[in-house]
Amino acid sequence: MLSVSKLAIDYGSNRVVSDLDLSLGESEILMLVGPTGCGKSTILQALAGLIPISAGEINLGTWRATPKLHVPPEKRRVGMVFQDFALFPHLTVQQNICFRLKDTSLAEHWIELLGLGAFVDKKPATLSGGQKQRVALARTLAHQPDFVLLDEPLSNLDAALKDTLRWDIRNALKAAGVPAIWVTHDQEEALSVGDRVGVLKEGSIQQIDTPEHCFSLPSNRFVARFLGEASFIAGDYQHGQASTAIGIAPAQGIDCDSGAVDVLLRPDDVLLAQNGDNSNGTVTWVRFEGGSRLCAVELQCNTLVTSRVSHEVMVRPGDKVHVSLSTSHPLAVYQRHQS
Ligand SMILES: Nc1ncnc2c1ncn2[C@@H]1O[C@H](COP(=O)(O)OP(=O)(O)OP(=O)(O)O)[C@@H](O)[C@H]1O
Repeated sequence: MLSVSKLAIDYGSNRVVSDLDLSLGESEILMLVGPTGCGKSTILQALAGLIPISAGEINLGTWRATPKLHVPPEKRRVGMVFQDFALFPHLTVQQNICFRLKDTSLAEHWIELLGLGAFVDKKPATLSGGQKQRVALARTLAHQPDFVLLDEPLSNLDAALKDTLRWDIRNALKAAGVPAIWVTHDQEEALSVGDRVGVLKEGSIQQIDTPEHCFSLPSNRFVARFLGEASFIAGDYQHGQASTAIGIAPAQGIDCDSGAVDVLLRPDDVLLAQNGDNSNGTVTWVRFEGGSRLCAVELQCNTLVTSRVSHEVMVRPGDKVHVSLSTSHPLAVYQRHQS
């Protein structure tokens, strides 16, 4: 099991990661997300032993690293996958995967599992981005690492490729049975492929939890906004229910037990009806998403909420509509911000 406790990392006098605690189960995938510059890559580099740590410890059972006890990268049994693939251009796919490998039988296993059989004699320059990343992953896994770190492995690929490759990477990591930390900018990727998600802000973890909990019951408003479209409406929270201007719903207090709250609304929690006679809001903008439309509605109480409707529903800015709460799961509520 990989465990990290009270980890701090400095660049000179600048502390960029502080008080980081996390632990990973045997084949668990933790997605690490956060705004640019929050310290995601720095954490991966410290776990790999590429930069020193200033406080705390990293423990993998077979080794333990502290600020005074540096364990060099080659002793950590770590596999790294980078966004730029880091393949040797002069070697073939087979040679890249088998580079410094004692037992090449494992290479065959990953070549087959990652669908690379037809490319073994090709050089990286002749492969697509997705194929290159499969080679990089096969090379990493063929070396039987004890844990794997992935630094935005899909960020150089186009959207259609990302979707299939993210599942192939997840399946390969699960087949290898190794814990992995996967850094991404993409909240959809984090929520869909991770067993757990860790949200970072300015070098400190805001929440580590299942994707469902991080999305539905964020530990604070930053996490709520970072993981998806979020709006907040004033409400009164009593006995597990929140009453708002657009209806009553089950609720769960995040930082409060009862009283005046702001209720977190995801677009799917809000039902929009095109009902001019009984309207309680006006559409201010509409974003076409393909299979759906995301609509922002300004309520009579001056609050802006968003609702997702089918692409078949033709809604336009300026339309008078009726919005209401439509959820059976508890909505997260936070102590009211006085403005
Ligand atoms: N070698 C370095 N020397 C000094 N400061 C650095 C160095 N590398 C990174 N930093 C700073 O440390 C902070 C964290 O950087 P890091 O690259 O870990 O962020 P990140 O979350 O991975 O960002 P991004 O999502 O943009 O890749 C930033 O403020 C960055 O400017």
